[in-house]
Amino acid sequence: MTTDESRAEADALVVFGITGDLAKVMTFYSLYKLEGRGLLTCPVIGVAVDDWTTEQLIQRARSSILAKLGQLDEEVFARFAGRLSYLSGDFADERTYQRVADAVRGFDNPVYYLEIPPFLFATVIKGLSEAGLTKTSRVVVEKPFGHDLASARALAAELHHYIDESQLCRIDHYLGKMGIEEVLYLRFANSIFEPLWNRTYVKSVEITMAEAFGVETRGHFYDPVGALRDVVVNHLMQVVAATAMEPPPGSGGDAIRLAQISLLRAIRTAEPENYVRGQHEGYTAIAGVAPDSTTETFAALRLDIENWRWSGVPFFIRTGKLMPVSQTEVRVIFREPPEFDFGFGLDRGHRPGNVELVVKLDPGTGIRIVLDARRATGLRPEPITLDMEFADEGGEGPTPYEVLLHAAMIGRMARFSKQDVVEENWRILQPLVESPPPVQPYQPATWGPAAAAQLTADYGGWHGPWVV
Ligand SMILES: NC(=O)C1=CN([C@@H]2O[C@H](COP(=O)(O)OP(=O)(O)OC[C@H]3O[C@@H](n4cnc5c(N)ncnc54)[C@H](OP(=O)(O)O)[C@@H]3O)[C@@H](O)[C@H]2O)C=CC1
Ligand SMILES: O=C1O[C@H](COP(=O)(O)O)[C@@H](O)[C@H](O)[C@H]1O
Repeated sequence: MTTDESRAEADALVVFGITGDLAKVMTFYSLYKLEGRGLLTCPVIGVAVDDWTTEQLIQRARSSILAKLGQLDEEVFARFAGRLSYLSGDFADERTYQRVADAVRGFDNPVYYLEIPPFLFATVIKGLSEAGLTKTSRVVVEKPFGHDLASARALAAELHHYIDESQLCRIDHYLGKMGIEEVLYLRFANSIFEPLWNRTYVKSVEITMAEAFGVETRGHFYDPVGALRDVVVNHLMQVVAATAMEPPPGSGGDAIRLAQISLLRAIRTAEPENYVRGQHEGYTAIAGVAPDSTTETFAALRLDIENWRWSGVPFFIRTGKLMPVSQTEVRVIFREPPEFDFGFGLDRGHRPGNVELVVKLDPGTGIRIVLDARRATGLRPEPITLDMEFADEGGEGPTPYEVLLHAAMIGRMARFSKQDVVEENWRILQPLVESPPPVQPYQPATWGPAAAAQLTADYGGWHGPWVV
């Protein structure tokens, strides 16, 4: 079977780093769910340095799925376990790739999934390439895609030495979330929105990704990274693009990326004076965090888009650990109408509140419209909300990793970040990476440092988020 992009479906999935943390928390569970949905159709070959047997791998798969779900369907698991095999080898040893070559002999289209530290990407791809395994294969890599513009370019150049950009699937799990699709679909499928979705009607846009939990056991990973690199340059820039892009040109697999890249090119490089960094109290006591760390666990910033649709409409982004709630949303805030009375007996100078359109991205997806309304019993007009939780309207949706692993296997390349998008995102945020303002402390369960409120002060402060 081929997809709309005419790419061959995988007939084997080779997972490098299958004994690692990501496999434990995400991969086994996602592949098991795909098995249950009838969407996993090929063998899965795990590769890592540990001297495991296939039986040990199956036990790891079982315990990982149980840790996530609490129970499993034995019939589905037996089918999944029957696909698993394990191959031990050091990634730096060329004999490992000979063993991989033996394992995939007879398969026409293996897909290689690298859930390994990024400094090993080139080692593994070189090994695969020298064993003649990458001529047409897709290779899936995990974030991060560099830590700034220069390193993102260097990483790509290294990988492109062995494989073509068209073979690379870069996972940004936000591209597997329902929410991003909802934003695009709502915008372009409902003709009441698009005419208003521009600078004539929109005053500002806010994107909030709040997490009530902290860095927890990931101090070692998080401390060299920080909020900007962890979630803004990738996930939240995907949300900006979906909210602000023009209608994608046509229906081809590349259409969304083309719309995305032309939007990103219109975004001005961010200004450090419009960037607030916060670090929550207690962060430096976390295992793996440097005692004198200045890494941000909170970031708030403003982006400006210089095009006909958005000129003059700020896009505000904020994200943080240990926030009061866990909630991710896009909020489009429309301009105020003029003062009026019309004999309603309103206070002099009455202005209704702004109309707001909220798309809830996580947890769950939904839409809220905030309107100003005057009811018979009310003394004065007040905001009302029209809410729709999409979860009420359907069954359990697939998780991002299910969507993305399936997309990698069937060759649906639009689900993955391409290098031009990665570079544009770094280009936009590079001044913030190069000249970060000092980090400011904030208390857990608050909305970050006070300076974050200043950022939006001329636009009515931060609104929301909508918490269900
Ligand atoms: N963990 C997570 O929640 C997330 C991780 N990611 C990304 O996924 C990737 C993998 O992360 P994670 O699973 O946490 O990493 P881990 O360090 O837990 O796992 C790395 C895997 O690679 C194997 N490995 C490392 N070096 C070698 C070597 N020289 N030869 C053979 N095998 C080797 C490890 O084997 P062994 O265990 O024996 O050392 C292990 O199987 C990273 O790019 C990370 O940024 C992205 C999102 C979330
Ligand atoms: O990539 C990451 O994303 C998670 C948030 O993703 P979600 O789908 O759980 O909302 C974030 O907590 C983590 O720090 C980051 O590495």
